[in-house]
Amino acid sequence: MLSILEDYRYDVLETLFGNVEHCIVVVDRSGCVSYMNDSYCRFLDVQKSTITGQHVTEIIENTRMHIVVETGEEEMADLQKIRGDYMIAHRIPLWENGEIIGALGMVLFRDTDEWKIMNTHIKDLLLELETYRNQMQQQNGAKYSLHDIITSSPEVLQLKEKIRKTAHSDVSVLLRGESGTGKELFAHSIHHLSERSTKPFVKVNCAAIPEHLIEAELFGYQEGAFTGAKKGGKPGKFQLAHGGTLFLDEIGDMPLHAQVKILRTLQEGEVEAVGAVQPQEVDVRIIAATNQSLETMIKEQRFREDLFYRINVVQMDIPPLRARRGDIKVLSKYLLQKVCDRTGKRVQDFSPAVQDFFSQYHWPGNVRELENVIESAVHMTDRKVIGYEDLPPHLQSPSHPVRDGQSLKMVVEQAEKQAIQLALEESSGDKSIAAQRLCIGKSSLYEKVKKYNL
Ligand SMILES: Nc1ncnc2c1ncn2[C@@H]1O[C@H](COP(=O)(O)OP(=O)(O)OP(=O)(O)O)[C@@H](O)[C@H]1O
Repeated sequence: MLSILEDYRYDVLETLFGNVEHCIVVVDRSGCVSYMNDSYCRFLDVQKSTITGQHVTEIIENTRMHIVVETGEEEMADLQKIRGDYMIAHRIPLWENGEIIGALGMVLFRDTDEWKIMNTHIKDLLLELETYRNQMQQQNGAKYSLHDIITSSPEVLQLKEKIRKTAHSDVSVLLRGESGTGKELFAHSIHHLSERSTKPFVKVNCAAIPEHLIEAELFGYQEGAFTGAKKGGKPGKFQLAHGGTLFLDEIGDMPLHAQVKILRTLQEGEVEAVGAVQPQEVDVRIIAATNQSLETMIKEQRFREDLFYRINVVQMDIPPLRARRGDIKVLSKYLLQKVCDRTGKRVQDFSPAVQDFFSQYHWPGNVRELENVIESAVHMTDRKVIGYEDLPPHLQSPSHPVRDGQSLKMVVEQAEKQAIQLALEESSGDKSIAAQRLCIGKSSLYEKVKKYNL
């Protein structure tokens, strides 16, 4: 009986859902499409004859059908983004004898007009929500929180724990790490978790302000304090951050005269605007960041030791990306999704050659560089999988800097593996063509494929 049902399952589904206006999809236990009705095929613009057996993620953008099969939990009236718009879908797991055998998905709109009206309504609501969110962010200035720090590295996980423990207190934090490692992200997260989270988060990039303007920028000025001063004066970053957090980025670039004044402000809780007669009370928490060795700068008398001790109460050293290679994989997946959401392009993965290159490359610009490389590749590619040739040209040159401690043998093997991966990719896996391209014999190629586990 069961096998008869098995044999007729497609026909049964077609009889039930074939003429229904709603979009219906059924997937099996492994998330592959067993059935999709004509309405859905028309909506997605796919050929009904070609989709059966394909994984549902290949067919439906942002689907969660394969996840419902895993979790066994139904998802009712869930928002799903398709081609830049939102639709609402039910996803229901299908059970047989206590075991999940698949899932049924149903899109809830009857005709395009109704859907358009609903979609516009939802978009309006989301836009409104986004506006409120932005207003909140503008008011307090901090965009990121702890869950935005993506990592699998034990060192960074420890730092996240340290943030949880220290954020609520008012201690100063010094964030150290190379450019692009995420210092600003950390500063935002500390502010978010602190008691000051509803108050302003104000950032000052000390390297970007001309030396003669730094005092006016930090402490503000009174009307008529100097030629060109604005009518009514201007509050400084300290005044703007009152009650909240002041993030001093690139503090190593702060001129000495401003360092003296910052220290005095922190010790006395008062700030003196340029040209002012009376000091003003300020209450700020300091988070500073640097990629320079402040200890060396102290020895060279370019940084004040007393200020160093004042800002260095809790220190967090964020390791460079090359020292936490496990993060490259998680971060690249996360950043690919982030870039796709931002650009509306649908790219799903990286080819093995790209993954291999990412894991070997030394990433001097750290996570920022990784994000830029992915963004550029997403724009360049015409496929769903980013290939080596989609990477920016400077990364495709054979002269990638060799990492410290690599022997000549390791470098040669790495280059050999990459060349083979590339040839295999370009020949769509055809080993005879790949061997020809590489000017080696087929058996030699087989040996190397085995050696490098390709
Ligand atoms: N662990 C992470 N998870 C997610 N995104 C990250 C992570 N680390 C860094 N980023 C992203 O990388 C980019 C650079 O990070 P950020 O600006 O915080 O670095 P930085 O150390 O402050 O750099 P700089 O010293 O040049 O100012 C940002 O877009 C940030 O969101």
